[in-house]
Amino acid sequence: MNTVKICGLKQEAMIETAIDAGADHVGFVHFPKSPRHLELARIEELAHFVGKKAFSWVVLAKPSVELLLKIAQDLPSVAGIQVHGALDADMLAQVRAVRHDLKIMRAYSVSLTGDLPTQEEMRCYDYVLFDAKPKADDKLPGGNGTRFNWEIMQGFRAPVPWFLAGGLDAENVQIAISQSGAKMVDVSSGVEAQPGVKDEKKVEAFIKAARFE
Ligand SMILES: O=C(O)c1ccccc1N[C@@H]1O[C@H](COP(=O)(O)O)[C@@H](O)[C@H]1O
Repeated sequence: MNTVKICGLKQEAMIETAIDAGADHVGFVHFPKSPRHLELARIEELAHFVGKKAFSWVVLAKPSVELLLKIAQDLPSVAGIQVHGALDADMLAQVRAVRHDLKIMRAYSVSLTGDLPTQEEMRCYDYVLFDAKPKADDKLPGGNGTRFNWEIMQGFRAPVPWFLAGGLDAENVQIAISQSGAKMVDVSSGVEAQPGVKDEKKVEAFIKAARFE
């Protein structure tokens, strides 16, 4: 069964819908420019609500080390941090020293095979994720509903689990899986009625389509 992550959730009811439909991972965005932005205290509340029923991620873009450490210290219910943008080894070591069980997922923006990281680089993280490169006028580093050429992932091997993301929806996710070879998929915009507002039927349809093998 493919693994599914539903990102940009904001309310308990929609989290319940996603988990009941089979979502294994859920994500909460902390990035003020995003229509999915939540304050850290609310993210802890939602991650606590999720509990062991799914894996809870906080999604960040170019975070400071202070923000990473705050999450590691103050958000015990969160299981992982998804970072769009570079992270240096020292930052990672500081976070892991505070909470060794907190998983780190590095999100890469890709469009060509040459954008894919090396095996050695990926080994620094617990998970990696591949999303499309934002366009020049996009305000967000991810969550733009933009897809990339999934065929660049053909034959791709990673030393850690990897998610395919970027512009997925219920209609295209099976094609994306077969073209990329992904076993783990992540969606945000493609299950929304409008930016920041998830649609229950789209969430359920995506999970059903993504899990089908
Ligand atoms: O969703 C956001 O607002 C966001 C903000 C900052 C960084 C990442 C963000 N979203 C992540 O981008 C990918 C792809 O999303 P989409 O399906 O193309 O909308 C996903 O991991 C989102 O969590």
